[in-house]
Amino acid sequence: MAAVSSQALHNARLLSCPQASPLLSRPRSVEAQQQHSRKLSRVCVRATKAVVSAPAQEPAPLESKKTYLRLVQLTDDTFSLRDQSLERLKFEVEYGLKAGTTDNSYIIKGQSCTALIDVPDQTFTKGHVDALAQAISMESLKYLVLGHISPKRLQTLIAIGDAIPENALPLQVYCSNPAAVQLTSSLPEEYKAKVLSINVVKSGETLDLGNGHELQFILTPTPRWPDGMCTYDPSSQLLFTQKLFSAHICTDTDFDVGGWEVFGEHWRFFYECMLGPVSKQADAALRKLPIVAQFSPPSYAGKAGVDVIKADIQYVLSGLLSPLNLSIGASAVLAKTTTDSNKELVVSAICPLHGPIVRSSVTELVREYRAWTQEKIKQIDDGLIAVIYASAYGNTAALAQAISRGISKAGLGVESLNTEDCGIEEVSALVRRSNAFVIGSPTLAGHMPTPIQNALGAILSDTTARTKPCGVFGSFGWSGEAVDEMEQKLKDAGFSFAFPAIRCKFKPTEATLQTCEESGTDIAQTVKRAKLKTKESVAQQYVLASSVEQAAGRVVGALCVLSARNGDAESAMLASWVSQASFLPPGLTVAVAKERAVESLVLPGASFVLNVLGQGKSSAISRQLLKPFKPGEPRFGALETKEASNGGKILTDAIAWLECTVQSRMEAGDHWLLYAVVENGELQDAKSLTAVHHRKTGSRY
Ligand SMILES: Cc1cc2nc3c(=O)[nH]c(=O)nc-3n(C[C@H](O)[C@H](O)[C@H](O)COP(=O)(O)O)c2cc1C
Repeated sequence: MAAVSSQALHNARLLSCPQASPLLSRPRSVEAQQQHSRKLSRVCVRATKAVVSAPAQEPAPLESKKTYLRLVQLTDDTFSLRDQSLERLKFEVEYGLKAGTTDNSYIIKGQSCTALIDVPDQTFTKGHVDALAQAISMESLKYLVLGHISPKRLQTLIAIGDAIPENALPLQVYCSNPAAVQLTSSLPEEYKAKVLSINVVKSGETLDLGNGHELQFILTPTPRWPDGMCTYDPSSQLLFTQKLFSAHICTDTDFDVGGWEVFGEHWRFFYECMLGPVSKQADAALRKLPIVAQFSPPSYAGKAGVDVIKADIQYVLSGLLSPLNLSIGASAVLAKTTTDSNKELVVSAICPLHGPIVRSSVTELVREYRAWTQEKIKQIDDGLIAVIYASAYGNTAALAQAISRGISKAGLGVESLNTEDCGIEEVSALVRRSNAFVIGSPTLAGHMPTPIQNALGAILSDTTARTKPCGVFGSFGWSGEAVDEMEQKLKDAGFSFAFPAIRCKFKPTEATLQTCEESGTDIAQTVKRAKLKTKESVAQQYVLASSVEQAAGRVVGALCVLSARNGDAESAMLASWVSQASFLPPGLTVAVAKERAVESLVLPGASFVLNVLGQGKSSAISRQLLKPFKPGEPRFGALETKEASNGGKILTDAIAWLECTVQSRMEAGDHWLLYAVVENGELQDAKSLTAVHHRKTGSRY
């Protein structure tokens, strides 16, 4: 492998606009980057004026954050600084399980130098830099490896640079080209000149820290993180994977103790939100990471509760009894073999940007990642929807992510394209092979940024695209012209919209994300309907239902209305697959189709109200709940309701209501099966019997 050439990008002439987005063009070289910078500086000057006259400010963070920090020793000379927040940092869709988050960075001590891998979000800046200065001598900090950088992390990077004594500078940064472009266009001029020396790396290049730490870089770009880069240290066999294998969860343990039982749902949720919609790029990244676990992981098969912990203890002991003692690293001989063969990455632990350091579940997690990715790629056969966007600060990207999740929930394939990172040929090719598309843009200086203008131009000039359903969305600050422009141009060209335009002021709220998810599901259903048989053939299905299907249809549950609220997002659905499941505590199960809007409001830990409908009193309520709703439209219309203490709605005409908390959910084919504990309830009508929904076949409601 070749050593990295120390190409000093900071020599490039750069604009000095710390707030400017580096993302809205696609420089591939220093020359292209300079050109881009000149263009962007013009945008920046105009925008600065606009900002000054802006009537609205970006809202303050919405939730208080209980944060703390842990320093964890991984090997003799590798540590993790884990910034933790008990509360989620943002409303973005991937924080939906509300289990807090961690931002991990890693310290490797080499021969008379120290390298830091990744920097945390600005929420953690102060505590992080103080802790770093206590953990290492800042003079020794020579290298900063960035597997990912975003505007929200720049503040921490600047503070780290400020904490290094002047005589020890500049800090050598190793990152991908998109990360270098972002750094050079976003950091203040004097900072770049004095503090940083940026080295752009390619896959396979290495950085030798001494003491056996010869870091290998592997580029793993995706549309959401075009700068994605993993780093492998053969001497410790630690693989630093930035967003890959991450989960937003904050626990007392730093490792994946408890394995799949504890973290499985969180890994899966993060994957579904962030990598499922970019399955092709996720697949390409996984192929570059032929991970093999160093130790055989403990088997959790058939184990629960205390047995899982026992399996972990056994596993940890096996590590302790190895010649490596406390270190989870491995012998240099094995590492050499790995490097030489270049076939396998023998990994003692996966060190992600968020969530636990994965030690006992390496094999399982990698296997599941591969399986989920293949499943997502297969979904494309049933229909593909393109999600095309640009986003300077991540707000429009967060909307795109939520729309993608809605599409994925409905069982269709999604391909996301970040226009900052691709040419119009890629946009055209993707739209051509898609059944529908959505396009999203922020408003910058009164317009769509150039990459989106180009992408839209390519779509408008493709006459075959006009038959495809579409949707537009975008974040703005005060005037929001971009969404109007996209909508108008598509309308004028005769395109039809699968959902109303989504306009979001600055950061999305819970309700906006809910609207996005529902819009994603709506456009997927439009595609599915177009592919489906005619009404006659649906009717025929009833007639042709097999005896088995008819038999299954004879199973009935209570007819209920489930209502849930999460912040400013609320939804409801008619539920007939409801059954009592436990006496003590009183518990019940509800099956929720994966594509239901309410699905994202009933994740484990969430609460809901179950309204039990009465015989002879259910038809008006059922009619209201079964009508088609626009994304985000209130579900109850004119029905009389009152608010329950958990935020759900109680129907005045229900014969009983129950306040429930979701304990767990199980994947059951095309539904999620919720197990919920009843916390409170009331019988409103003692005389009526429970309504049930009789069906002709078990293959539909
Ligand atoms: C340089 C700059 C120019 C902007 N110009 C406008 C504008 O003309 N009109 C507007 O409504 N918002 C404007 N905004 C606000 C952005 O649209 C808003 O921050 C939005 O959330 C960005 O979305 P993104 O995170 O997807 O990039 C501007 C912001 C910046 C930084």
